[in-house]
Amino acid sequence: MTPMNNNDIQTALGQLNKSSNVPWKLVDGALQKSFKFNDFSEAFAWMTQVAITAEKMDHHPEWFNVYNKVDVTMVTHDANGITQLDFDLAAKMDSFA
Ligand SMILES: C[C@H](O)[C@H](O)[C@H]1CNC2=NC(N)=NC(=O)C2=N1
Repeated sequence: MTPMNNNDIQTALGQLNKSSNVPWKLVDGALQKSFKFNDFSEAFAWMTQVAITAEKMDHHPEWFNVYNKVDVTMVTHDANGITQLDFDLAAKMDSFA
């Protein structure tokens, strides 16, 4: 899988962020977003949905959960950069939240 160039990343980021109130950001060459839920149960239910999708895609998030908050980092280590897979999974995460 080939990494996207910066131009394509900016375009895809704009597209992705059209449909969400909290924007994904480009931080240190990765997509990052912090998701907030009402409580741990809702956060973990969302993580479960994402985990099933991630497994199907064979593309997995780096994430850090404390109570109702999940900090997500998406990058494709295999490609040494951001790929379409990162944007695909990011869009799924938004749709489940
Ligand atoms: C061996 C396995 O297919 C690879 O390690 C896959 C799995 N999931 C992955 N997920 C993400 N986010 N980046 C990767 O580079 C990646 N590589």
